[in-house]
Amino acid sequence: MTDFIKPVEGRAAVIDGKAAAATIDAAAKAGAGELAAALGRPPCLAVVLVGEDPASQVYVRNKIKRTEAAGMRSIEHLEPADISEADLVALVNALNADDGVDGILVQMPLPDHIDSRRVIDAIDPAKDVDGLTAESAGRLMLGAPGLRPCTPSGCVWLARKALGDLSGRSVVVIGRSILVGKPAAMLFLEQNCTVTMAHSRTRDLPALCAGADIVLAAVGRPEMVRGDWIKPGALVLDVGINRIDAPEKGEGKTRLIGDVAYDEAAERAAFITPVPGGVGPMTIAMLLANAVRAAALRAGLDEPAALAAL
Ligand SMILES: Nc1nc(=O)c2c([nH]1)NC[C@@H]1CN(c3ccc(C(=O)N[C@@H](CCC(=O)O)C(=O)O)cc3)C=[N+]21
Repeated sequence: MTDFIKPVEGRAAVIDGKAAAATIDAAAKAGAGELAAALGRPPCLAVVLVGEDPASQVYVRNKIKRTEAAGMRSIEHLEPADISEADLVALVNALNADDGVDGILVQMPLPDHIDSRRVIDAIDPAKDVDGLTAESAGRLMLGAPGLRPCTPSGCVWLARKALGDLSGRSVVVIGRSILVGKPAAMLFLEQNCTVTMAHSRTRDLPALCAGADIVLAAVGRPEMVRGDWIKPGALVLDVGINRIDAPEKGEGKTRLIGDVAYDEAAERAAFITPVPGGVGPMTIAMLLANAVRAAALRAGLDEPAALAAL
């Protein structure tokens, strides 16, 4: 079950997020098959992308590929960067009203002239596969059932596989975004962890991390978390996806690095997620799982067994 955790001699074991995600994709596929039989159609995930940011286009393309590979229907709406807020909300409302759509994801960030909160909160909470609406966030806060944000769910899932029961573990979450930091803190709290939320105003972050069994970095600053911050034996979850120039690969080439100085941290941690190939692939896996869950819930059916067993 945990064959995606690869031991490395004298260093942290590497958590292979791509391999872990394949397990979840397979469960989503099994669930999607069950639902397709019950509903007479496969679950359907709609993605809305505004503008032509190349990195966003890559994520959306990956999502489409994995959605279809899991036996689901994928719908894309590619909208121009100058679309009005009203038109975008109208599109979301049309997807809400479409009974053939089970999940809606509006890719962030949106252009500056659009109030993203207004667009997100237009999404029917029953179709909120990103878990970003006020309704979903409130449900998470309350510990009530609901769709949970994908990246933090992926992190907690990996942490449970690496460490088992998380009760009493100390977690430092670095970053307080709506997409990752805040929901990650709530999800670890739900696992009975002792959670500290750190951010740009936190004093002496290295000392804070030194006591943490789990460090989750989600700030978007390349290699900000250094190896000597990490408690020996800790679990390091690197959510950062930073694209930097890589002239060594050739002119104009780039590569991805995380928010953690990987080689340093791997010297002390017991487990670490790499970038790429760590938390990123898990995000899409959890999105697929949420799309299947949303389809089941909307149809008044139980969560498919394959997903419940995850
Ligand atoms: N409403 C919304 N929900 C999101 O979940 C959301 C979003 N907006 N906006 C953008 C960020 C970013 N994000 C990623 C998902 C997967 C990878 C991923 O699979 N990365 C691969 C590498 C991909 C590559 O090579 O470019 C990896 O880390 O191995 C990365 C980034 C989801 N986001």
